[in-house]
Amino acid sequence: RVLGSIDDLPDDVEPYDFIIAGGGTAGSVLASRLSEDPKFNVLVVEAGPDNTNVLELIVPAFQVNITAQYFWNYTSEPMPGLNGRTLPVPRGHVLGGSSSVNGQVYTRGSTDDYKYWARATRDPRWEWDALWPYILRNERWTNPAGGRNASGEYIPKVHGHEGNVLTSLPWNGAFPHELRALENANIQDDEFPILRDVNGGRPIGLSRMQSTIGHGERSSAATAYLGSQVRDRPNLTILLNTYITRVLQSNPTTDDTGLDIRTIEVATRFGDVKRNFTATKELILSAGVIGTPQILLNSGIGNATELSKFGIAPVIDLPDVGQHMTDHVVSVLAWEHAPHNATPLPADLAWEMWERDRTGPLTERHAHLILWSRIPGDSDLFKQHDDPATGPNSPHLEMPFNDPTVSLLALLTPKSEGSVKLRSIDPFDDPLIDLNFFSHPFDMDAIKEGIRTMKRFFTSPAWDGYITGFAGPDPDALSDEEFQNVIKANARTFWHQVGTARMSSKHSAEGVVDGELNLKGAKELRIVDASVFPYVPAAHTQAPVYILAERAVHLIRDAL
Ligand SMILES: Cc1cc2nc3c(=O)[nH]c(=O)nc-3n(C[C@H](O)[C@H](O)[C@H](O)COP(=O)(O)OP(=O)(O)OC[C@H]3O[C@@H](n4cnc5c(N)ncnc54)[C@H](O)[C@@H]3O)c2cc1C
Repeated sequence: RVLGSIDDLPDDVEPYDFIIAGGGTAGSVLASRLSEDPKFNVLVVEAGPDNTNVLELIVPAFQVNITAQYFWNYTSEPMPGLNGRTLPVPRGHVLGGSSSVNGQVYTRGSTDDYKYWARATRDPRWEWDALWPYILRNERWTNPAGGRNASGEYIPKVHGHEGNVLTSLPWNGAFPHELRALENANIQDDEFPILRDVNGGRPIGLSRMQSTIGHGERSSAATAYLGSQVRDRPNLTILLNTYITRVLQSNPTTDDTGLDIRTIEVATRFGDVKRNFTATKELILSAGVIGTPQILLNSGIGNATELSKFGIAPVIDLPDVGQHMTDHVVSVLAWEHAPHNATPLPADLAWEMWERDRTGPLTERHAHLILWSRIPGDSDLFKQHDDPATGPNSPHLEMPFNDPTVSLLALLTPKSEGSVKLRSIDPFDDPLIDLNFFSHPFDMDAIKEGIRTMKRFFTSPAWDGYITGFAGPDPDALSDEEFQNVIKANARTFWHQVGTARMSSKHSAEGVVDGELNLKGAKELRIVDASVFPYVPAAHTQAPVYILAERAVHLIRDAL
């Protein structure tokens, strides 16, 4: 059942075996999977509203129209690396969390990204091969909207065909200017080969766009895991519009195995109706990369010295809470080009197509191709800096093929780290979010090399008669200072923050959770969301969250 308010929950609620704090991407997976077993009573608490019957959350292209009520509308701290600019930091504030509002790009990252998780935790069960069943379990590959034959554009065996989240290729093939990119990949096969499938573990080359879209609609964690049959389960309660302020000790500690933290304190948003719920088995924190550290810090779990300054009694001294946040910084480039041959369909016709049979341009959100690339190993960049890529299978750069007039270049392997800290002791106060872009010199130098890489891509004969020049910012035409100023003025986030409660090996003094996602110093409290990633993967981050959550379900079941 779905309850719109805490007032709808009777006082004599049955005890819950599992409580999931945050009904976002990971939280929806956990709620769905854990309530598959009717003997477990599951409560999921979500601050945002329901996702159903909201057109903007259903029509893929309407992502740009999603209104503020479905977002946490955070603003970052001013960043010296951006000449004092702040950036909006949106996160999903709705059932399904950020998967209900995101750009729907579906990429898993590289085998090396997961090898890095295994290294960080000293637990080989996080390696790509060991995760393979979980990688497939969340996905249900579908034909493109309208049923276009897309064979040859992907590798069927690397996809899940019986899972939950619907994925697909775009409803129509490449645009004329994108066909040139494919032709170019044949000419520059060494550096920019065609990548048959972005989700095969080595995402380097020119790939087709795969999206979490099925039958012309967005497939989010909420639609895929919390559909009507799951919502109707008598052993699942989904409590919406309810804000978690803190996690609390459930029992005084009687041994040295860790604090017994299974209780959440909740409130109506900005209201004073407060209640506590205690899980009999486990509490799982899935409030995301901002919400999770904020709840922990409000609860006295974090850097004890910092917390004491706010007058918050330290409960567990874990200095890494809220620290080591990594994200993909994006710079905006522009190429001069001849006009496109493709004329967009008029809006009313596009709507008619979508309404009639879920086809047409509204069934997709982005370009049809993405270029993933590595900065050459002999680049001067690596004479000055170690290579932060998680391994040779991880690209350093991503360039989605939107209109080349506004080309985005994302750095996938940043060295800069940001943080989430408390602003005040008021649990409703937005935390201080410091993305801290370009605080490490590698990132600016890597963007510079990345632009040179992209310039090489656009110099082949495949572009003759279309690309007529590079409009910059050009590191080879501007002074260092001029170049940096343009980048600092236009850089933005790719919305892929991770790492504020990162995983590490059980006995390491660093990190926030161990390889089984247990909060260090506590028992029966796990964290399952993007905050536990030790480093941002070379991917859009929702698929890694799904993989993490499916794996976590098994860790939780195995511990029973
Ligand atoms: C605008 C945008 C575009 C993106 N585009 C893409 C893309 O195209 N492809 C891709 O792969 N990734 C994309 N991402 C990133 C991806 O969606 C996220 O990394 C991923 O969904 C995070 O999952 P999560 O479970 O960690 O957190 P979330 O899905 O954000 O879930 C956290 C949940 O906890 C709830 N919550 C937080 N605090 C509290 C509290 N105190 N009390 C109660 N509930 C709380 C939130 O409301 C939310 O529902 C995008 C993200 C954004 C914001």
